[in-house]
Amino acid sequence: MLAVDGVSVAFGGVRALDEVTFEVGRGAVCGVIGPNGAGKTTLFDVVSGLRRPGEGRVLLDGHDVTGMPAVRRARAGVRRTFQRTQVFGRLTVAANVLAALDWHGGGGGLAADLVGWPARRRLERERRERVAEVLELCGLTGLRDAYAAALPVGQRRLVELARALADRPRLLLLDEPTSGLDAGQSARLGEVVRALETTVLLVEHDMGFVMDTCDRIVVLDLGKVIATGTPAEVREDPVVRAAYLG
Ligand SMILES: Nc1ncnc2c1ncn2[C@@H]1O[C@H](COP(=O)(O)OP(=O)(O)OP(=O)(O)O)[C@@H](O)[C@H]1O
Repeated sequence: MLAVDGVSVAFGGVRALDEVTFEVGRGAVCGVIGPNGAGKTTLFDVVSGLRRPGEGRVLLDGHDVTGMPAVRRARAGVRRTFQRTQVFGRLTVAANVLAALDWHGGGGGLAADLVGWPARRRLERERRERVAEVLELCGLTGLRDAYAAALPVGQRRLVELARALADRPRLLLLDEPTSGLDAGQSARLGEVVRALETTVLLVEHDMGFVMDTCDRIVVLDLGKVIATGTPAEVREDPVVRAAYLG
């Protein structure tokens, strides 16, 4: 589904990414780990389209998207969440998710509203159904009418995930999804991520979460992939142990 092929990014003399190659299969959850400065954020920037690599290619379902800017890539179904939660505090949980969907439709003003009324009503119903579905998936149904600002960080993160999932992304990029969460909240988030049918690439420092949640792991060190494999394979890899896990 996602293929990163020979990607290199240099900042002056620093090779933030050095011929990075790996693939993520459809529906798989792939973790990216590595010490500080390993290149994880740069890799996310390249996959989401914020940064163009000096060399190499990014492919989505076999299509080369290397030169495609972030906005178009988002339209093509690539969603990214950031380390700091980004939700609308003054909207309810349900309205937050609905707002993520509204991005697609609407426009055209009153005339279009009148002419397109039946179609709009159907669309509206579909949207509400999708919101309910996503809230259920993320365990937020009971909180649908709560204001996002009033929620603890763990639940805000679930709201952010719900927003990212609302319009069925093809590829979801999660940047440090457990940051600020306690063990119980992380476990809950891990369950939700594992239950998704979406392809997921996530960067995370919490090793327990990565091992429990991911199907495969890519280990970066100084911009290079030093190992890829299942959590068990990566944990046993002597190079990884020496470089990172200790
Ligand atoms: N805009 C930039 N200008 C110059 N150097 C940069 C820039 N962004 C990243 N780097 C360098 O590239 C390397 C990789 O950085 P990156 O932020 O991708 O690592 P990381 O694995 O995300 O680290 P962390 O876990 O600390 O967030 C580092 O040596 C960093 O100093």
